[in-house]
Amino acid sequence: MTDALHVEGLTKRFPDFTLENISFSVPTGSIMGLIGPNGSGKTTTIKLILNLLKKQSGSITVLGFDHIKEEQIFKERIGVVFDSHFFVDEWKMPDVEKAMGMFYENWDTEVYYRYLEKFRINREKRVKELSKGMQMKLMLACSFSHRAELLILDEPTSGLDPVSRDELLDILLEYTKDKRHSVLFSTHITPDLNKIADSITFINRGKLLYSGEKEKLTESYCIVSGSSRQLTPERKAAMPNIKIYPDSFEALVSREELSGLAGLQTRPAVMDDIIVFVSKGDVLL
Ligand SMILES: Nc1ncnc2c1ncn2[C@@H]1O[C@H](COP(=O)(O)OP(=O)(O)OP(=O)(O)O)[C@@H](O)[C@H]1O
Repeated sequence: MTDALHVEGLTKRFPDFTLENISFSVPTGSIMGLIGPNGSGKTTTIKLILNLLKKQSGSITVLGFDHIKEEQIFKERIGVVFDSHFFVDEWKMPDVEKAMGMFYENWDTEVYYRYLEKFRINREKRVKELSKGMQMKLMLACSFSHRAELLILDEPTSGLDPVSRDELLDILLEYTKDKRHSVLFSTHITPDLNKIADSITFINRGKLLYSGEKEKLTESYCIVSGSSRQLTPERKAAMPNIKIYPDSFEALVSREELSGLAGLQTRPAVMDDIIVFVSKGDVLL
């Protein structure tokens, strides 16, 4: 089956930052989390996919369409949600409907109002009167109303309270349940990944550190800890992702390397461990 999104060797140079040779694929019917610390290149990657920025090199296909040559076609078939809305503040819900309906050939007014009802959005309200969570849902309602097959979301949950966040994640899970719809979403929030992501693409300082199944990432690593006395120079050299405290240390270690570290305490790594350790160390996984 065609991947919903395929990015190959993507490179973009800014004066002070380079996104370097990024490759990943979002399989159709799945949810991928795009993660990385502030300034790692997540938004740049999304803007390049959407052809809002010009890449230096690489290739991108969205739903099988070249993202530049066939931009019009793929944009009809995807939904985009940024962390702030793109509507006019004064618009009421029918104004949003009219504007979006003109933009998309596939637009279905009935579906739009059905989603407003489902999301409990009062059609008489103005965009500016909606809470951030409601504005997010309005953007999703618009995506669903033109039957988007792929959603690309840039930090959709960042300004939301826990209830709205949870609702949004449930909507995305429901959306991909039929295995025909796919999602790429960037986030800092690891519980969101744990809840809905099938796969992860992890970027740090413009470099790709990992792209693949979520479980494989966490299962491949563990946290090793011990006292300062146990941190011999050989052990220290074997553990590049390490945090040293006054009397102890903790390190992120791949399971394959564990055999050389007998006698130390170990526990399974969770997503937060991996993000924090690797972001500091910049060691390729
Ligand atoms: N138009 C631009 N011109 C020059 N530099 C830019 C431009 N857009 C982004 N950058 C730089 O690219 C780097 C990556 O930024 P980007 O917004 O992609 O990171 P991010 O991972 O989305 O961060 P955050 O999590 O904080 O949103 C930053 O150093 C930023 O200053």
